[in-house]
Amino acid sequence: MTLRQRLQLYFIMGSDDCLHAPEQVVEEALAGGITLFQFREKGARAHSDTATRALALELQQRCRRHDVPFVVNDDVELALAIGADGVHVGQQDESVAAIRARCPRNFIIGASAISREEAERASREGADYLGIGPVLATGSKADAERPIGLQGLADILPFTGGLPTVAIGGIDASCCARVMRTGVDGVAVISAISRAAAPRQAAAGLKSLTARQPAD
Ligand SMILES: Cc1ncc(COP(=O)(O)OP(=O)(O)O)c(N)n1
Ligand SMILES: Cc1ncsc1CCOP(=O)(O)O
Ligand SMILES: [Mg+2]
Repeated sequence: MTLRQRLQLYFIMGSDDCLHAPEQVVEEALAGGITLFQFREKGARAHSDTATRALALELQQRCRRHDVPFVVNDDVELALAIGADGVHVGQQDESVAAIRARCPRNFIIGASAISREEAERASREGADYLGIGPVLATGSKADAERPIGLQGLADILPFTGGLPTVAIGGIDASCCARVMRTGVDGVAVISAISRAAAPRQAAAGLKSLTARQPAD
């Protein structure tokens, strides 16, 4: 599967995001068909460093069993130490160019963009994919910028240098099809799965809403 295909249903999660045990939520999300996972241990109830590493290893093993790549948010050292498949960084994090210079060749580097300029820079610096947003209002990121809306998302897409893209922020089953119609390769979600009463069914529902038809 290509990275573009891997972005179809990108689940992001840390212990603070979950209604149930993180291991259980990830297991259900994997069973529901997520195609990429990002470990994002942030927020008031985030684990200590030692517990974070232990949880990362546990979740990584589960992802491996389902052949789903495991990406670490922000923490390049942790990603390299545990042999993660990649890292996702934003504008406040280590630059894509600096990470590229010290990471294995096939290491996935994802970058956030909320504007045409940020998308162009990330592409120039060698990012492998872009996470664009927040598209809609989100309760999962305390320091989120103002949402750009579906039109804002569509306006950025011509300036991504052909990189694979995923939309993020406030996406759930009610808007997923509209988001996909902008032309992104997939959606990245936290709460639509992590806070669902039934994460497996939530993931499966999003998976079918993000599936490309042959004519698309
Ligand atoms: C796929 C994806 N896109 C965007 C983000 C946001 O990254 P960032 O702006 O660095 O914010 P934090 O997630 O670190 O709070 C993401 N994590 N994943
Ligand atoms: C990490 C991140 N970056 C932009 S919005 C966001 C949070 C997305 O979470 P949710 O899918 O619950 O809105
Ligand atoms: Mg970040």
